[in-house]
Amino acid sequence: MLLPKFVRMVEVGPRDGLQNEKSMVPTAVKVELVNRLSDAGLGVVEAASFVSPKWVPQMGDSAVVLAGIARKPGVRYAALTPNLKGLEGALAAKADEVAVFGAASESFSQKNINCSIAESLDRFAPVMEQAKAAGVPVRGYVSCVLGCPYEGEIAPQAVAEVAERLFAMGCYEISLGDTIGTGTPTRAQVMIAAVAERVPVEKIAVHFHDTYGQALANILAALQMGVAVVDSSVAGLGGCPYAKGASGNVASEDVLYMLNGLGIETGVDLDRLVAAGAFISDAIGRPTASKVARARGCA
Ligand SMILES: CC(C)(COP(=O)([O-])OP(=O)([O-])OC[C@H]1O[C@@H](n2cnc3c(N)ncnc32)[C@H](O)[C@@H]1OP(=O)([O-])[O-])[C@@H](O)C(=O)NCCC(=O)NCCSC(=O)C[C@@](C)(O)CC(=O)[O-]
Repeated sequence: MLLPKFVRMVEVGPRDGLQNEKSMVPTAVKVELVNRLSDAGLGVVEAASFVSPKWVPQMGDSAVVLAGIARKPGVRYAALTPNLKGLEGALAAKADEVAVFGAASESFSQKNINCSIAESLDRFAPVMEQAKAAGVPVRGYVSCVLGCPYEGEIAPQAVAEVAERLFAMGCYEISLGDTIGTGTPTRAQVMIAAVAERVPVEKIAVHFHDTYGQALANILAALQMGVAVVDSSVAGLGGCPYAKGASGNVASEDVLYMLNGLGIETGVDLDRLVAAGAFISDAIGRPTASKVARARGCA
């Protein structure tokens, strides 16, 4: 089995993980979480989201979070930016990188960002231009790559089309999101193969939610295809506000445990990561969704 020697883990817990939390998480807790995650050795922490606070109130303090964190040299603190207004906020708050987020499903695009796929790409174009002028790298997300809460299964070619457009616009990496976690390994490989015909595989990241318990298997299947960037969320926090039933992202602790077992380097310390997960689970008063954390005694 040919697997990458190093995997870059992209921690999305403070953003994807917390955006769906019903009760407002205090800003100080978010700041502490981000600091703990960077102390654990994660090189990219998605810490903020400059979206409409009417749509996602939980992310309304993103600028304050970015102002409050202890920036660790070498760590990139990332933020979502759906449009120019979002980019302006992210640049003012000194995000190290930003992300535009599109979808492979028309219905999801409408529900999530209030426009069609084509309109979203038009909106992203000036974001790309201005981010480039500011010297800030842009990541591109594609949601619903294996299923949509409104349309069901999504054709791999539809995913490849959007991924190619985002890459051609200048996104340095394309993260393929199984938003509702319905994917299984063979389907994931077929989808990744379709994308890899248009976007170099080293520019592809995977972003699995664990709704159906398939995330680790899907990640292993992606690693076998040459993918070496994996998004995850500490304590398995998460869910998308515009995808009913979407459970948390795959837990970072569980991904790291698997990667360690496969002999793949990440630079991330499992003990510290588990401690960060215990911290946030305690702070928001819900049990961790990480099996590794539970096996190590976390509630
Ligand atoms: C995209 C919009 C803004 C369009 O929303 P809209 O209503 O079509 O936008 P608009 O341009 O007509 O503006 C409406 C109001 O929002 C304000 N506004 C407009 N833009 C911003 C901004 N950037 N920051 C702050 N405020 C903003 C704007 O100023 C105005 O304010 P008003 O005049 O009514 O007071 C909206 O639909 C939105 O915010 N959606 C957020 C959706 C979201 O955050 N979803 C979760 C993240 S995606 C995800 O989780 C999936 C992912 C990435 O993890 C991968 C996966 O798992 O699939």
